[in-house]
Amino acid sequence: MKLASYQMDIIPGNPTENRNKVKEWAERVCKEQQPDILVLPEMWTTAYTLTTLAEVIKTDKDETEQFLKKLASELNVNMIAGSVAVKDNGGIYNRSYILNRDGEIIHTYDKIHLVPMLDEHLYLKGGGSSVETFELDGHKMGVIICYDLRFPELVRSLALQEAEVVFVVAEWPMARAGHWEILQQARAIENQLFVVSCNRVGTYNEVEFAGGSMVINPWGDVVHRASSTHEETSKVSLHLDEVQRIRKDVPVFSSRVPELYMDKEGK
Ligand SMILES: NC(=O)CCC(=O)C(=O)O
Repeated sequence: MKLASYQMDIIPGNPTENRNKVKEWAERVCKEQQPDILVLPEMWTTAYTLTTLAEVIKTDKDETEQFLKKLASELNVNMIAGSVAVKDNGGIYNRSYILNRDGEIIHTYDKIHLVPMLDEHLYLKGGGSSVETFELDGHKMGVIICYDLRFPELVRSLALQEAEVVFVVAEWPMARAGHWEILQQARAIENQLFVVSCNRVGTYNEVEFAGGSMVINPWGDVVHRASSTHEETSKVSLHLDEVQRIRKDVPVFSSRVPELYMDKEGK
């Protein structure tokens, strides 16, 4: 399975320009490489323009959805379309869209864990829907958004639903870059799956972002790490049969005793 992930800088508060940028990138990379899946970072239409978000995205949900559907179907490519701020049900959600090659939105995920350090809860609503996998080209996968990476139960839930790959779309800051790599390795090792992350680069509001988009295999090896400073396209092939091989060699899942350490409902 061939991936191309776009570690981009984001133009603050300008969905139209960011869509143009993504279109140009996607067309170029699909022509050069014919990937199976394109990956984008968190909040790629607006960046973290939280205080003006409500105004900036007033009419943006339909435009972004139509844009993504057209792009995926025209390029015949699956998309982990990062996340975008969308107005829905009277609130603003940080929503990830997954599209198949026919341009159909087959899955959405609203970021569950809002970031206290960014006062996200003042501007966004946390997702309340159940955590589920989706399937692309016959393989089960999951997506989480940035701060979600700190919550091992979330990725474990996706792994128990047989996810072979978990995508992390992010705007992770340089200030905590050390956590970024270790947390991804931990999630990959403990769940014996691929972790593929797409972070942004650049600076907004005096926050420098860490880049360093990664692919980590189910053994926990970093098989690809992008630069921490530049826009970059990560082009990587995943050999998904490694998941079952490693789960057989170190059979963590059959060693679990969840009734002894999960909560009283066994979750
Ligand atoms: N956009 C984010 O969720 C940032 C998360 C973060 O800064 C952290 O977990 O640390």
